[in-house]
Amino acid sequence: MTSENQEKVKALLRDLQEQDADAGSERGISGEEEDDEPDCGEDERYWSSGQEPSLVPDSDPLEYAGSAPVEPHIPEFTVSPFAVQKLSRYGFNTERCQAALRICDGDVGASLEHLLTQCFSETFGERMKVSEAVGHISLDECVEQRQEEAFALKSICGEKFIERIQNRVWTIGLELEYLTSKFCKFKQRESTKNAQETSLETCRFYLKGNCKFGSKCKFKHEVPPNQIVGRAERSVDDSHLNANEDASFLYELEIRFSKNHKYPYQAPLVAFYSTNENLPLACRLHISEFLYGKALTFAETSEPVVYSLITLLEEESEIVKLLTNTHHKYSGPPVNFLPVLSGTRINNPACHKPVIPNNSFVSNQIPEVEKETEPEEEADEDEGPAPVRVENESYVNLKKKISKRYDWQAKSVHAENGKICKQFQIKQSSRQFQSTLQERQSLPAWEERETILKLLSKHQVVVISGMTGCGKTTQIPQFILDDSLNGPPENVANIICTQPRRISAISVAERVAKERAERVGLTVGYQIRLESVKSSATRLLYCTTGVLLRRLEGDTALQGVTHIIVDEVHERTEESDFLLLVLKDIVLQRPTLQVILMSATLNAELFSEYFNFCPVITIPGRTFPVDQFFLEDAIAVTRYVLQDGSPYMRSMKQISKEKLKARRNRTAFEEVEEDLRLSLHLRDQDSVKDSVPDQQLNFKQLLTRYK
Ligand SMILES: Nc1ncnc2c1ncn2[C@@H]1O[C@H](COP(=O)(O)OP(=O)(O)OP(=O)(O)O)[C@@H](O)[C@H]1O
Repeated sequence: MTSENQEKVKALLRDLQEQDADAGSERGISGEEEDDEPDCGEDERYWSSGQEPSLVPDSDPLEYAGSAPVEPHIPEFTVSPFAVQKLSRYGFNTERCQAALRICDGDVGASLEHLLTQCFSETFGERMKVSEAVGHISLDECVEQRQEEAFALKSICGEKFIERIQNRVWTIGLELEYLTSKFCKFKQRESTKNAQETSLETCRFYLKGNCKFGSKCKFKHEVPPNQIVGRAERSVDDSHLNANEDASFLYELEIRFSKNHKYPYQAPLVAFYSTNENLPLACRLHISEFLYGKALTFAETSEPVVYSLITLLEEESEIVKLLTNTHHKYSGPPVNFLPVLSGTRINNPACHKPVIPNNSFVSNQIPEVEKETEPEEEADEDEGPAPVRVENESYVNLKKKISKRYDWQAKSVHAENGKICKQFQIKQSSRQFQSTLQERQSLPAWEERETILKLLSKHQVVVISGMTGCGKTTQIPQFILDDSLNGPPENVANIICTQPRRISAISVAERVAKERAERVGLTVGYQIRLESVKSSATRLLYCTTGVLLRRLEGDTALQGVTHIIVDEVHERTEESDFLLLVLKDIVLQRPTLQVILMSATLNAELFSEYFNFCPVITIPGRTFPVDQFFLEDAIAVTRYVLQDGSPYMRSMKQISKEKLKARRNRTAFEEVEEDLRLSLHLRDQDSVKDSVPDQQLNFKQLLTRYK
């Protein structure tokens, strides 16, 4: 945001505050204002937490928080309604938002991170812990990679991607039409209902939020209780504040990195933010949780987290499933939540900045500032009933939850497989598919299709060798996939085919997708570092060897994968050799995993030997009839004769040597024939000088003179 715009925003906020100060006493509720999070500045310091919201954009955040008090008296801490509303748009219950804001001293960003960490740790528990290996990665390396990714995202998403705080907060605007249409019907119904129910005495402009008459208005300035219900727990209609929201995004994906965060090796905090008031709060949190779970997996498998999350959010089928559950612990009021007494604001300067754990995993989720209040609460014990602390779920429960989650995932994969099989049956009869099929059938690999499938049904590891261009890379994975798609949905293959180079992974995926008459990213996708074009429907993934190795670090058994195809093994790169070493172990652990090694004819036996003399299939290359043409013949056809003294003439010495050599092997008849042939090309040559006697002329010259 430019400084000019900042000034405008500040002026607008001041105006709104003044209006609310006038109207506040009449309404009996605190004026609720809303503004977008500032684009720049150190975190959300624009969100003042004082009783009277005041703008302190230029002051030190610590200063405004009270470390160097401007006023000698620190007023009683009350949370800003803006901040509460902002947080509630992520799906959190207002009471929880208020409590978090008190704990974090009114800092919206820190409160959000606190709430998210608390919420996610209940579902993901141990998975949120940073592994030792990641802990040793240098921060500079992470920051560098993050900057590279930010740059890439900027070029992919354009203005939708905003780096709100450098290396700390990224937001990506989303156009999720399916969500808007799903929840706008509800909105229309509700607004019609509300219109009917609105008493005539209630000021319509007040309900819209822009009554110019304020306290002098002759209509009632009260929100009817029936209008509050079902409006995402908001105490006042603030649609007037959303006047410009049509222009901005209704949905945002927010990515937050804590200080010293090890992204891309560690999953960032992920939040789904929406200004669509009809989208239930619980759904927002379910979406955030789902995305965070995926982020954990992507970070483990070194997939580009942010890009993959954007792709996931655009997948209607994935997200719609989450909308059925309209209950979430954190979108509801806290049960036995620790009462945060007014005046428990911590005035210790050292504690003013909320301590957000670096590891994103906190066992009991009480930040240090909150822990320090414990003695105070203990002291109060005698005076009232002791608050019951909500314990986190046991590890056993957590495990049960995770296994349920896997069951759910397995079910969704099964459902997806059914869809893919059906689509494949339909697609097979399409003209485009049929025309490419003919082309594919002309490749030598096609002739070995049955043999390959038969061998794969009997052996876990197979080596396939063939000349370049015979169709190994493009056809063999398709043979396996097509064969499985013709069977039951539970047997649909999930193939990973490694490529030694990024460019080949992309181009082969694009080619195969084209052959299957679909766009890349559906059944066929690719993944390279920082770029992934795939979806939940992807069953054939071309990736670089490095990407697979990275995945193996977190997923040693390659769960869900049925076939690993290692292409161009004969190149013997360090990565592919290492992959073979790892695969040799995995095939023992996972007898259902099939490994196919593809190589040029070179060294095929060597790989077979390495995998206990597994079978080798050799695909013959294509042969074409060859005609030989020599340069001399081509020159003769053109009838071009070199001029005497041309720099392109072969030296006489060389000619005579060659001639002598050739003549030694020729018969007299051949010599005459040769001379006659050459003489035909001398037609256009200059005539032989008359002054030269016949004795000095050779046969050709004599022919020229007397022809
Ligand atoms: N991107 C592409 N565009 C057009 N045709 C392609 C493309 N990729 C492959 N082909 C066609 O498909 C045929 C098979 O290619 P494929 O890459 O499967 O062969 P290969 O045996 O794996 O060769 P190599 O070992 O060199 O990778 C090629 O002969 C070529 O005609």
